[in-house]
Amino acid sequence: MTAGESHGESLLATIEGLPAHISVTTQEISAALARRRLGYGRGARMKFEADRVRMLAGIVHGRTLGSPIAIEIGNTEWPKWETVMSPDPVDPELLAAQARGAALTRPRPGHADLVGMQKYAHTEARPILERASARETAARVALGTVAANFLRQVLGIEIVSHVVEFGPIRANPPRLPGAEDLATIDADPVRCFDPEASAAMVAEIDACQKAGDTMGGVVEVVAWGVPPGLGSHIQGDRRLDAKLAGALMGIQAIKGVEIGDGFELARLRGSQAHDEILPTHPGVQRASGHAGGTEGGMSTGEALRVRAAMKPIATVPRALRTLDTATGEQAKAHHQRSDVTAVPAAGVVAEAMVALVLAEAVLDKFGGDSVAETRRNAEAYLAEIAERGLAVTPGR
Ligand SMILES: Cc1cc2nc3c(=O)[nH]c(=O)nc-3n(C[C@H](O)[C@H](O)[C@H](O)COP(=O)(O)O)c2cc1C
Ligand SMILES: C=C(O[C@@H]1CC(C(=O)O)=C[C@@H](OP(=O)(O)O)[C@H]1O)C(=O)O
Repeated sequence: MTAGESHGESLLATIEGLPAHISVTTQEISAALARRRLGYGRGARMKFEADRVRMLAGIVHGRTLGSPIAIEIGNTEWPKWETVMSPDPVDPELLAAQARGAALTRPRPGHADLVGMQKYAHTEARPILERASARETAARVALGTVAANFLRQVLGIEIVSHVVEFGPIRANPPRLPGAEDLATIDADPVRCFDPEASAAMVAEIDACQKAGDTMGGVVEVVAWGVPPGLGSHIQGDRRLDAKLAGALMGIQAIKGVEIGDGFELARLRGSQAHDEILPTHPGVQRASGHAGGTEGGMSTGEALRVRAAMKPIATVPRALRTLDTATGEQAKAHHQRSDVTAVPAAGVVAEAMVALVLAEAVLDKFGGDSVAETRRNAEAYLAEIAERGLAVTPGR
């Protein structure tokens, strides 16, 4: 659960149900939030605004207590917005005197502005865009950091994201990236694991910015070390792939999700599409990774691979046609500033969402009120699979 507005004093993030003894520090969460601000094509706001992390509950001396966790992400820009976003009523003259108080009555196509004004009975878009804004994803990344630490500490699970498409450009990475590649990916201006494609992507963003336009793209998240059997085939809403799709689609501007080769699988014959199962004496391995590490709504123990497609940023500088809700006349959508693209940031957010889904699935399967208890349960389960000669060695 998150709360908070884009230009509010703070974002708040809470999570309940994580066990005791997950180690996590303010510094780690701040570092994760800094990764989310990276990426070529982000707007000016990323440079002058800073996230101020405070762990408010559920964590003492760098370890979770097993109680609800609450994290605050203070916004250093708050003093500039204190009047416009004041929770208590303010003098209308003071409000009017602030340029930022100007009514936003020209809703942006592609953003939540118009439908939010209709649904929540507002005469301008400010009360909608404040919450629709993807600044909220900082709160998810904070919670995702705790979940990722839990997964690492319990099962050695590592989660990596990279940009695989940017507008018309496709990356051709040499292999699936692992945790050891994350520093290289983060150092790339567009978080791409293919230097040649990265250069083309940067040039494309430059061209797009020059043209007063915006861009989307596709990110891929890979999770290593996921045991077989998370999720279930027995009910639609217990399927791991369904949970992943829902969580990724819940990120602002994500319009498509693929598990493994996703839509491409629909174009292939079964003999080409499915991952053959090979004996490893003892154990099993899939000969390929088209399925993306799930079969029957359960993790297979192979690398988990999901993709999320982000639509172009809605605040297009070369503003699109809209209606001025104050006059009923045709107008140009409001635009002050925006990102040209935020696909690299969306990858970091997608990592967090995958971590949260996997943490829930791990606890669903193994339970445990402490990291050690969850680990013990997971190890006993994996040992039993190994005894039956069915341990998985990931193929790629
Ligand atoms: C990390 C990130 C940054 C974003 N930055 C902007 C932005 O600067 N301007 C904008 O109009 N939309 C931006 N968006 C997209 C909007 O939040 C999104 O288009 C809006 O919420 C409506 O999307 P929806 O139709 O998926 O709900 C961003 C999204 C993400 C994930
Ligand atoms: C602040 C963040 O992203 C913002 C997300 C966003 C949107 O409409 O989603 C619009 C932009 O804000 P503004 O309209 O005030 O320039 C982005 O900067 C962030 O990610 O921390």
